[in-house]
Amino acid sequence: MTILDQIIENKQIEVARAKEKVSVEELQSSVYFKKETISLKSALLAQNSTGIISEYKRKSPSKGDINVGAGIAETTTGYAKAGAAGISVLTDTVFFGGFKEDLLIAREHNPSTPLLRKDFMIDEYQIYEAKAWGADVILLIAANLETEEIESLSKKAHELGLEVLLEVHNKEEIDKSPMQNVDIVGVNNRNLKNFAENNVNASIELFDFIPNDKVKISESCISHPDTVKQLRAIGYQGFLMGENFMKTSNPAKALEEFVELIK
Ligand SMILES: O=P(O)(O)OC[C@@H](O)[C@@H](O)c1c[nH]c2ccccc12
Repeated sequence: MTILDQIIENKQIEVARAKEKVSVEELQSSVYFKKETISLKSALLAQNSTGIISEYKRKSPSKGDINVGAGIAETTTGYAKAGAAGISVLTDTVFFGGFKEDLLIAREHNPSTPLLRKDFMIDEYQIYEAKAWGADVILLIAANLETEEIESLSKKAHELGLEVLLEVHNKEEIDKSPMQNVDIVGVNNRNLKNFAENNVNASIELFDFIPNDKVKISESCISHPDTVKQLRAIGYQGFLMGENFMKTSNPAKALEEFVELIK
């Protein structure tokens, strides 16, 4: 069983429990449900955008503890101030140490920065949650979804006014994915099935296979300013980075310094 299989198995149990506790109607009564979302796509396309989507991640199955001390409010407001085009907040608890409260706190403190709910989406119920918790964008991971699921989940996200980031790791995943309701396509340089990582080759190889009407971003394993410059030269307009900032004692400051180096 791959790590991704274990995560999904656990997620199915979590979602079933969550549905018993909180109804969709209750989620729909959240204040955020009526609010307009903020476009990550526009933020990435804006002139002078850093393109960086910085992530708040306490731990991961591949790296163990990364940072259990950094505060969510302080880190995310610092990220926004340092020039993040968007902020990614993990809400998976068991494997990544995140909580729904992290997203709620990030939203409360960052009213004008696009927020991505980073989780393993398998059910439209989670899209209602994302909206109710203040997210602007959801992640769909092609590696763990069937074609029909990508189609229905992305459609539901758009219905609720959320943008969709579709994550792919190989050409087959691009080919099987209905792109109609996808706004951003991210190539994950890390293979979620075995956590193998080998620099950013996946991003380099897959760029041309992603439809050109999508905003293209590169995800994971980026730590050097030259890598961002190299990926920008290919045409990538976004860079999802977590560990490189979170592993430091002051992630926002680390982003601020990094931004200077990619100007
Ligand atoms: O910490 P990194 O290597 O910079 O990676 C960030 C982000 O891309 C990574 O956390 C990620 C990419 N896709 C995911 C899916 C689920 C959980 C996490 C992820």
